[in-house]
Amino acid sequence: MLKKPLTLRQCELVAAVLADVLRDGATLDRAYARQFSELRLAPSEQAAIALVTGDLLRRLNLYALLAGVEVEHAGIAAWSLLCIWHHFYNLPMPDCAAARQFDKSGYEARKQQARSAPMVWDGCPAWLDALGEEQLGDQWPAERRALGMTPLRYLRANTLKGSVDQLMQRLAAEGVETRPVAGVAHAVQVLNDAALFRTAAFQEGWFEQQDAGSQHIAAFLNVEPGMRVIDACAGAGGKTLQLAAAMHGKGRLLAMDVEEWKLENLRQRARRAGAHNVEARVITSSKTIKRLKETADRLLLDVPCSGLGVLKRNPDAKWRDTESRLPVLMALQADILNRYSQMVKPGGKLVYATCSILPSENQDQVARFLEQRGDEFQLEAEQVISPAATGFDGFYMARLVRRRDEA
Ligand SMILES: C[S@@+](CC[C@H](N)C(=O)[O-])C[C@H]1O[C@@H](n2cnc3c(N)ncnc32)[C@H](O)[C@@H]1O
Repeated sequence: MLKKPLTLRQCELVAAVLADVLRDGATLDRAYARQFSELRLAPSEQAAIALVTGDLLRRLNLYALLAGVEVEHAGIAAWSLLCIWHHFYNLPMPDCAAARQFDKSGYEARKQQARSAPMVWDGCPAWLDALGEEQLGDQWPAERRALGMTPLRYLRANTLKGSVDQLMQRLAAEGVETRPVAGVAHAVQVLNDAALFRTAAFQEGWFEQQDAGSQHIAAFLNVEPGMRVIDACAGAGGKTLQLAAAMHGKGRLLAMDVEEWKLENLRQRARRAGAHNVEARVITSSKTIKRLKETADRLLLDVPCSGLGVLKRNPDAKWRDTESRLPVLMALQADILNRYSQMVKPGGKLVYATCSILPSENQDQVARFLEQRGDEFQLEAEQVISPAATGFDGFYMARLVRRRDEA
């Protein structure tokens, strides 16, 4: 937590980001890029702004209640939220007009009210609380609490460039303090407010920023050097690059997506990472998939999902989304699993993965697929990464083996 209040300038930046997100509907990433791209903030300053903005968005309904404003109006009440945030953490108020007008009467009563409503205390909107309760039952309160916490910073060492130890030494020389993460082979946790993307280690492709829980997914695919591997929902390539490293750059790794701009980003990242066995190909129609029938030893389907496992990192989503998106996403997930699975060779394997913790997007999808295609595919293993149990973001992965044709 902060040791001193934000400066006026820092408060202005937080208010500008909140207005972009809550009033104008921008994603948090886009709002940061828009507000910070022209500034060269010190790492500690950037970290303080991100900490406050992130926490305000993670528990927006709590701070809105304490400030006596409606969540719907939070985008134009950023200064009240900032004042209440400082008061809540027993920090002196920032030196601003809103602080001078700040009325503490009723604060304690409102805090009691919030304390007795766990959904509000944990920063969860009503639609999400109902969904979590319905799908996760007794497990939901712990997950809800975990999803309201500040995420830690993790990197993945790119073993095409060097080992975890070598990366940690390089980063230490550039002022970045790190430590290894137990149980996640190539993950390191960043311990200080370093400007990671300005380091030579980053520019030279020695690491990518990636949650430690997320690093389990590509590892779950069990790729080997020389294989033919397809990452069919590759996006900007977070997992593609990890697969390339696990393949020691040997074999063929085809990264596909329906969005060409994401693949362009992936190509740049692959160049920086020295991942020379990656080919990026846009999916223009079902023919793109059919042409690859039975060509893959391994297939990763990191499908579009609600993202409810990564709300710590993307807290803006829960104030923009509603449960109405879920059926649309589930239909798309089922379609991708059904059609894209044809790319796996007999004897090959696929991993279906999401960054959601909802069974309807995870276990239920896989069970339904196996009900229909159980004569072709068999479940080999599945794993849930629980934010409550691990402190990481939340994920699901299932590994299916394509049965060999009977002679
Ligand atoms: C969860 S994201 C992938 C994240 C990525 N694997 C990573 O590690 O950074 C899902 C991706 O699926 C893509 N997508 C959406 N519909 C698709 C489809 N029908 N076929 C393939 N990809 C699709 C989206 O553009 C998005 O990039």
